[in-house]
Amino acid sequence: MNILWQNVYLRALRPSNYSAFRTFSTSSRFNGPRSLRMEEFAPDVIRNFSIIAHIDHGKSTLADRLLELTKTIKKKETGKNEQVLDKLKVERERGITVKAQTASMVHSINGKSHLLNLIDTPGHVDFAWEVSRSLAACQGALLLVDASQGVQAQSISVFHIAKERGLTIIPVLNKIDLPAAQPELIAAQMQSTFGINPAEILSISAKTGKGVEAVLQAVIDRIPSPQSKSNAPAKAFLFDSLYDRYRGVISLVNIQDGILRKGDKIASCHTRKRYEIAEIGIMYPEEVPTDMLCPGQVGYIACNMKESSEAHIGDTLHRVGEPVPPMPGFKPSKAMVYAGIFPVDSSDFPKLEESIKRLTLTDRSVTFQRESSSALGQGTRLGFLGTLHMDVFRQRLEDEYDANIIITAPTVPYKVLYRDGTEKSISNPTEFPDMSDSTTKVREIQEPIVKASIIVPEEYFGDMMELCYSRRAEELDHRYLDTGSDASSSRVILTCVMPLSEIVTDFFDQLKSRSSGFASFDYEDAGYQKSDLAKMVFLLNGKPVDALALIVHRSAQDTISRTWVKKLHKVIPRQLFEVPIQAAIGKKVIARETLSANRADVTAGLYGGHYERKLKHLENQKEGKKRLKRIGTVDLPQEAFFDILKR
Ligand SMILES: Nc1nc2c(ncn2[C@@H]2O[C@H](COP(=O)(O)OP(=O)(O)OP(=O)(O)O)[C@@H](O)[C@H]2O)c(=O)[nH]1
Repeated sequence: MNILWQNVYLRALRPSNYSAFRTFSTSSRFNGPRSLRMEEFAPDVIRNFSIIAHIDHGKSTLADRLLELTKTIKKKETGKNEQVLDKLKVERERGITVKAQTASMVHSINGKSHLLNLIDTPGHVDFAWEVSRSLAACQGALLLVDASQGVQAQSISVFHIAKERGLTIIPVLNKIDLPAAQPELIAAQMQSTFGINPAEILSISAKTGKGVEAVLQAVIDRIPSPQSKSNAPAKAFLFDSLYDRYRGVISLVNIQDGILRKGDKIASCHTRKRYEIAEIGIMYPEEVPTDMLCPGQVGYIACNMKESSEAHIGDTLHRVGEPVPPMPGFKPSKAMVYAGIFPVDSSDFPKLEESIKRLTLTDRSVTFQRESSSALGQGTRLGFLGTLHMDVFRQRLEDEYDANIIITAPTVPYKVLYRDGTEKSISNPTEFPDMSDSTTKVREIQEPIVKASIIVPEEYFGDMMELCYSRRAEELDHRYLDTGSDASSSRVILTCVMPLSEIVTDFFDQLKSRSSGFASFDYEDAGYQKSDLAKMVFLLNGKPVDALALIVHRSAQDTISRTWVKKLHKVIPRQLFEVPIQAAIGKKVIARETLSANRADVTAGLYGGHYERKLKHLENQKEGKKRLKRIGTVDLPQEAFFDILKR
């Protein structure tokens, strides 16, 4: 077995990649290992770059074309759009990039070989953290804009992340093959939005390959090479990590200075732990071991790290005995949305917990802790970057680990400020204090807010304003992005401040449906603000169901309570007794529905005469119902939870 295939084989055994591998291996598009002498690539022939864009503007397609042009992978045989860097099954199914991938390629121009290190980035608003992490290892970025859709919300946010990092930006207009492409108009838009000189914009079709050669040329001509020194002590920047069941944690690094070789003893500036490099290599695009990594290069290191927490994103690694000052760290990811995950069958909890632990090893931005619910038993509470992230994680659990789970309604992290000056962050509605209690020690509750921007054709502007107002938006402002000939071609950028909790429900769906799919949306953290919130609990037959508790804004409590009790009424099967379904805030019930009893026909089979006998049976049944009602708890089947909690 050659080394590459041995690697691929090991990856195949890795549960987190198992299903991904199955789709992966059928393509057999890798050209196999080339023997690369890393020392031949001095910093001046290295380019570290990223592709940044709004979701679906074609990053992964362009990445594939670049890998094909440089013969890193074989050209695809059929017309099928099969992306190499989008490896996870969920990414293939949904057509989105979730996890940034790294790939190195070699390209010769005028007889000179260049080592190009590409870091593919996700485009969805939830994954901005992955984007800025990827950019930390780059000197330049290709800013890709769809020539038919134009500048969108994430085009702007990723542009700013790249600009702040001082990266050289190469503007690229993609999808010029589309009949709806408007290259001149979009180029003008890029000029007015980003201050980009239209003469610098490359026009390409990542799908057909048209113009892609010029992109490679521009990467080499315009992006500066890394300023790395070979004679300085070795210093590596850890920007991502993977997990391999056999080799442990694999760190992706960018060598800032010096050289690292297999067998070198290294230490982490962050944890101070020491390791020996067992394997070193580059992503080509699969892991290909090399003898060393030289200054400016990007690759991986396997050094027997057991726990993923040891590979601290933003850490600096150095050779033992040659300490270096650590590079400026990296802002840790912040969970924006929390949800409880429970097994459908409570005896599956140990298996579920193990699966979640494994999955979090490949997705470092998920936070995790145990939680238990009287309705759903033992489970976990997880923190995600956003609701799409949560959805993707759930799908990966189901696809890759066969997990059968119930996920609770998402909640954002609230802050409780106490009279004694202390504060607490809560991410679980069950921990929410009862504000109606007069002895409360709570001074105020604060909720997270975000600065949102929406880009939309002018004709939908009114609908968007309405949507924002209905979600408690404040500080609404707008400006024109460009002025087209009619309301469908001139676009407006609308900005506002709104509570994060308002966008974790069905905001995206509403945004898309009210704008016929034309609106794009982005948001950034804007801190916390005081808010009038309350915990809403749902009672079935007088008993609260903890897993259904919600934190709501007082202004929406009536609508929410009515919708939810109706929803519950619809999905809870009728019992042998009457069941009140109530929504309450504190001790006050604010909405109620009654589920009528399912009257079993106890007189069936009693034909003719004997009226008293019939009556006796009915009386007995009434007694039985009373007992049941008194002692019985409502049997809420798992499917009912599914129905209630799916949005
Ligand atoms: N017609 C046309 N379609 C393209 C072109 N480039 C990409 N596409 C299509 O656009 C869709 C999105 O492309 P991707 O490469 O997956 O986009 P992405 O930016 O990687 O998307 P995310 O990873 O989700 O951010 C796919 O259906 C591609 O086939 C192009 O040049 N022309």
